[in-house]
Amino acid sequence: MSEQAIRENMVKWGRSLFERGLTAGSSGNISVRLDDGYLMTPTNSCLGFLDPATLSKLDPQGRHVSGDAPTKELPLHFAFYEQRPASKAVVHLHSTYATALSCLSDVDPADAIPPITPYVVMRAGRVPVVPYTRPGAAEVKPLIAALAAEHAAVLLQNHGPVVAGATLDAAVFAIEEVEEAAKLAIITRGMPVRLLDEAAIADLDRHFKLR
Ligand SMILES: O=C(O)[C@@H](O)C(=O)COP(=O)(O)O
Ligand SMILES: [Zn+2]
Repeated sequence: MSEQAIRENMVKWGRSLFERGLTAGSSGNISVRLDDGYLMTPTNSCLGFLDPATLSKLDPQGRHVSGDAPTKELPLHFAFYEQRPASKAVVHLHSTYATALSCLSDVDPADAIPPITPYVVMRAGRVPVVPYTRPGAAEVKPLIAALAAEHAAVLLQNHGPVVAGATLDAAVFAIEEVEEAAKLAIITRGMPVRLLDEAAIADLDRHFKLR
């Protein structure tokens, strides 16, 4: 895919996520790893109204080279890229149900989304909760780095989901599934839910390796 096509794909997905209410205002950010650096959404931009020409471009060392100033969440994105060489895109949203789960004090911080359906296991795997840090703080980087080699998706405590994928399309599909699974988890809370058992999860892990 040419860089121009990648820019247009970022704009397309940003608009789609925003129009479906998966992140509001200027929340959320998207990045894609290129052969010669990275494209990032600009800080304080609305995902619904991105411009391919003003996306931030960074060099391979993370230095801003063109476009508007990048998202303040660079440490978040680079933590995934450094730990997951096969990941080519990272998406962070403030989607309602995944964010709601990230605020609950009784979720398992090692595995916040119960395996109710196979799709979340296939697309996102086990989703841990990263302890709270201020948005944009560098302190988030080592916290995610400790998890990212094993986890393509995390919930930032009291903040929202972040997901890495082999392509931007894959990262978007995975974060949409995290949101859907979080929604199921919340609406079935307190009900006698039948979870997938360990054998079923291991079978999915073998068949659908995440990058
Ligand atoms: O929650 C925040 O402030 C950030 O994590 C965010 O979602 C948007 O930040 P920018 O990408 O810097 O606009
Ligand atoms: Zn955020």
